[in-house]
Amino acid sequence: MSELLCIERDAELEATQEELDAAPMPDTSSVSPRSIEYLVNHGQPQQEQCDTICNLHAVSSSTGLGGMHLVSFSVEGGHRLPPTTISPGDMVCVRICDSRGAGATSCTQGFVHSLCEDEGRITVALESRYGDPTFSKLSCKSLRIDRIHGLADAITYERNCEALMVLQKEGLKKKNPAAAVVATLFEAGQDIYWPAENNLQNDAEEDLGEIQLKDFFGDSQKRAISLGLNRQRPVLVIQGPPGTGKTSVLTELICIASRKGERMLVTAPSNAAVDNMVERLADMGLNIVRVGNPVRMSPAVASKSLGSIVENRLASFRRELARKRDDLKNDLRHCLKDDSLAAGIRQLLKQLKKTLKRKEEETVNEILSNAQVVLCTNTGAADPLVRKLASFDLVIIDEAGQAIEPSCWIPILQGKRTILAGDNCQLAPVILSRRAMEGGLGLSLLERAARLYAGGLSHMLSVQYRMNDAIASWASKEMYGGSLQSSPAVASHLLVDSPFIKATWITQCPLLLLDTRMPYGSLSLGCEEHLDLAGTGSFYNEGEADILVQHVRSLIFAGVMPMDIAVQSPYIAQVQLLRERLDQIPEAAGIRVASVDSFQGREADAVVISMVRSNTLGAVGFLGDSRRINVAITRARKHVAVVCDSSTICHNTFLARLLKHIRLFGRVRHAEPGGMDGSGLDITPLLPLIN
Ligand SMILES: Nc1ncnc2c1ncn2[C@@H]1O[C@H](COP(=O)(O)OP(=O)(O)OP(=O)(O)O)[C@@H](O)[C@H]1O
Repeated sequence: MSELLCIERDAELEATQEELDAAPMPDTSSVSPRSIEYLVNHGQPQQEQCDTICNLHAVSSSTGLGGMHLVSFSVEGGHRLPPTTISPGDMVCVRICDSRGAGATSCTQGFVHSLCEDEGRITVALESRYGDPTFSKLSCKSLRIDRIHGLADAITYERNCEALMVLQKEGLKKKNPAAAVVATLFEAGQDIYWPAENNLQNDAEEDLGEIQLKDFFGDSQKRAISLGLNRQRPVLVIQGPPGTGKTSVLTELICIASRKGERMLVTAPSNAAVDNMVERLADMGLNIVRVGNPVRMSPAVASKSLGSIVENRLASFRRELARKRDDLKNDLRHCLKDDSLAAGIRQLLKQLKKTLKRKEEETVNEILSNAQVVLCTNTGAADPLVRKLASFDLVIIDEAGQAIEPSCWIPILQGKRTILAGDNCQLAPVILSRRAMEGGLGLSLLERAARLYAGGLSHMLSVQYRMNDAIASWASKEMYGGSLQSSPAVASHLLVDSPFIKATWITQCPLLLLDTRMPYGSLSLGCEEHLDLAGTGSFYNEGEADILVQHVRSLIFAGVMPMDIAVQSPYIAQVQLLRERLDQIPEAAGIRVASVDSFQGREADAVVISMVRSNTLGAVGFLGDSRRINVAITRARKHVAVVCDSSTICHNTFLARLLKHIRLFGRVRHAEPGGMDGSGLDITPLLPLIN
């Protein structure tokens, strides 16, 4: 597997280099219209990711916390930043190149510190020490910034390889806390000498004694919690389609396990998924600590971050130390330069620094050792601060279907038991190399473990508590072989059920297709796809954006709260356009606008999706990825509206079946972009009720 990691890393580095060499960015002032073939050929997944920003120049440099070398870049000509998936915390390469983005000559690695779209500015913390002449090397040059994908990031790659080495050398040794987990996951149960603890067939639930599981949970969820609490069971896999309560089950399990005195390490492949879990645990009264780079965390979880807890604990100590330091510096000013007293004061100043450092280390150690739950990403678990802690009683990996196996071994090797939770039919790990994929790197540990012992390690949740059944039945049929059932509590819930929401045909409609293709075959005016001119390879569609905004206005007008609405598109250029349009509507403040990938794990009452693609060749790009569309549709609780050109979308059979399902179980409207007064689209807020 180390070899596969190496192949994948090389493929990623090569892909980045190829993009640099072969895809010069167009000069926006001289863009000629693209042929449809060009649009189709450039609609490939990697180019649709918006991982690059061109035409930048360095504008300032400063020193940030901990001596970070921060360099700010602006888009030439004072333009706004183009749509991008690059976000704070991402590893990036800053390259010097020509004005078309090609011919990179040198490269400096760093991570994004901040992005200010309005000011057209991106600030990068460069991996250079204070005083390096990096800024002067970059100034007056045309620059581009490329995001470095997971494995190509050297630290991630090394951490994954290191975990595999430890697994190979120490995996089955008795001193390894995770030996039973390793034995189980490699089916080595018969060869090792503690069969009692490693009873692979142990399907027993934990006797919970006094503890009562909340009535809120269904029987299958309760069983998952009890199985997860069984200390004799080295591995449990909790699988479940969207909305079946995997994250809710894990949250309850963590609460009970910590009441029973267990220490846990909880991880996920992405920062967004870890933060989702932190948010759910935040109000449970547990002692939890989020470890990781603060710029990669959502502001909502900042108070639980290690850095912020340490700051709070040390605030008065720091103040006291600062006062002492100021006094000493004051005394120093009154001494002669070579005075022996001055030397003594300098010595004391040095000692103060050391004292602070020692105190910081002690505090970090104390906080982490006393934490009931430590949360971080899979690779974040390789942080020496986490690794030097005593082994955990339980390791839990959420969204495990999205992680490559090596990254899961980083946390797993630090605990006595492991729970993997996720869904193989939602987003998968991103693997660029075909060889690595064929070699098995694309197979997540979740998927592999679920197949072991004839499925004996796995517990399946199959009742969903999120979606109206018209939405869930599509996912059930298409992705889960018809096995997903809807809880009666949600099966027929609609937007209109809320007492504050008016009864319109939209609020009574769980599934809606807003089709930009007219019944007689022509496309609504302005609803063609366009390749993003910023050269990111992403697509946008202004007509669809207009229609989507009109629909959102109708929802708000009917009384749906903006925070209960989520707007999604698989294309980041469209996400950017939609953000701009919705920003202009004060009543829409609070609506979540996100790419499909970044919304996995979340939910909203009403979801509106813009599919974007509209071309005569029927090219659908990465819309054809059934897992991505599964995630997009299943975020909705009561209402999904899909805005698309049915003629293009139907070229893909999977998408064609989705539209057919909407036709059968929802409603179809032919839609045209119009003014904000809702002209073309027949959805004014005062529409009659449906019978
Ligand atoms: N037993 C239950 N009764 C009622 N509501 C529930 C129950 N279990 C979960 N829910 C609710 O169902 C919704 C989905 O739960 P959750 O997010 O935990 O599912 P999930 O399996 O993690 O979903 P996804 O895989 O799509 O992220 C949440 O609103 C949650 O509060």
